[in-house]
Amino acid sequence: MRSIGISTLRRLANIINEAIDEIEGVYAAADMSLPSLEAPFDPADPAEALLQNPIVEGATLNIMAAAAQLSATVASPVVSAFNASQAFHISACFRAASEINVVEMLREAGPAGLHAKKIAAPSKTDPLLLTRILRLLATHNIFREVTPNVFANNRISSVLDKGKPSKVLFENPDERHTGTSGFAALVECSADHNMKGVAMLADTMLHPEEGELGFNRAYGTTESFWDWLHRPENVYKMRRFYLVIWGTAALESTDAIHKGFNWSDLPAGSVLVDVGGGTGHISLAIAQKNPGLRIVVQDLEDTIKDSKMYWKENLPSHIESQMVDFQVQDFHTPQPILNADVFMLRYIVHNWSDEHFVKILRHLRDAAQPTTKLLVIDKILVSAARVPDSGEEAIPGSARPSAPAPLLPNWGVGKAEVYYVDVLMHCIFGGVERTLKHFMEVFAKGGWKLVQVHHPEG
Ligand SMILES: C[S@@+](CC[C@H](N)C(=O)[O-])C[C@H]1O[C@@H](n2cnc3c(N)ncnc32)[C@H](O)[C@@H]1O
Repeated sequence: MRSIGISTLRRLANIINEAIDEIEGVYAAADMSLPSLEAPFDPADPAEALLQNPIVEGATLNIMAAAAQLSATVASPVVSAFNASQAFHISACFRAASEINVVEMLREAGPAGLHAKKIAAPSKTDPLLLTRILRLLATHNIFREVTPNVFANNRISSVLDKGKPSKVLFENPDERHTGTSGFAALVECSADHNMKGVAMLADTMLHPEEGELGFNRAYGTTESFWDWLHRPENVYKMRRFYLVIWGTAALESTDAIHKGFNWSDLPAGSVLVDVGGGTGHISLAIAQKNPGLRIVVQDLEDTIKDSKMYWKENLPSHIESQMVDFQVQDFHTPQPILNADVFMLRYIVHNWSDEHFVKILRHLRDAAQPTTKLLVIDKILVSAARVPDSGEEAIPGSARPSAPAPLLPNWGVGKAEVYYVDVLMHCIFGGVERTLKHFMEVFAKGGWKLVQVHHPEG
């Protein structure tokens, strides 16, 4: 198709206008205003909660997808391609700002902001360079340049706030992330080892070395990411990384786990094995609503210690009634629980190549009873084409809505996270985010059959 006609632009604009009408309608009915981009994010503001309203969520997704597609349609392709190739600058600048606690200093300064000379002083960094970093970010709606060289937080920059006085952060640099939601840690990990590993993508594709990932090329090591992370000199990085896993997991609603599987159908005393369960926060949420279930949380040694502490703090009654066990268990080795009713794998398998995933599945299959169910909780990747992968539509529950034309059917950048993580998984772990068809193929090789899919709402 060489030309699209002006109507495509109008249709994209109409999608945006209709979405704005919907958002305005929901906010007007609640007698509230949409949070401003200029002001810091306030999680306690009821107007924030309204953003989770399904109508507002759907409209927001359409705006994100349509605005990006509209801009990609009309902008010079040279400008679009150049900007896409420069996106690493945003990551690098965002990490630099986070590492020198700019967000917390700007929280303390308030809406009037702070001059770059004052922001740079506690970290003894170059104020001119800092100005250039913050200006690049402000140009992408992250921070606000109030007057030349004076910066303030805005809605986006403020989500990196670690919630501590900046003085405390500078005095205890190793503890900067301790006790935080893990979001600043996520940004710093993303623009640190993740970005460096992904930067080697083309090099490792074009000049492959046996067993070498982008991460290995970047750090000049043959170790796995996990072994490298556990090196004594990487203690800070390791704690930061686990904070990302636990912190972001805690932020995710546990609602979907209650809706996606009929836990109440399991008779009292049924056994749920949370394989690679981490802190076990999901099996804990299941146990809270289904106290008759016996839970086994399995993970590596260090993590099982965290898991025991997490349950002690959050559901001690289950420990006292001996309805939960904690097991150090490597899922690459034979599974010792032979009477499981459900094996649950949540956010595990995308870390692993098909070869490893099949081995994990085989160990579970060998330990399973004929009635044992396998519950895999992970993202399902869809293609960016409007045609479903053949075979997918036959699985109950697998159908998913597509974005209205002329939007990309997968909502394009509105739902880009899974595609970022897919490439990241390859470069750091040799893992992959799978399409449903890919899942079906690997399950079959591992001795399991996919019978039902559940997509969470939204
Ligand atoms: C992304 S986390 C997911 C944790 C948890 N399932 C959740 O949903 O929050 C991956 C987990 O796999 C664990 N893990 C990694 N390699 C493992 C292995 N070989 N055996 C058991 N657990 C492992 C990690 O320690 C971590 O807890």
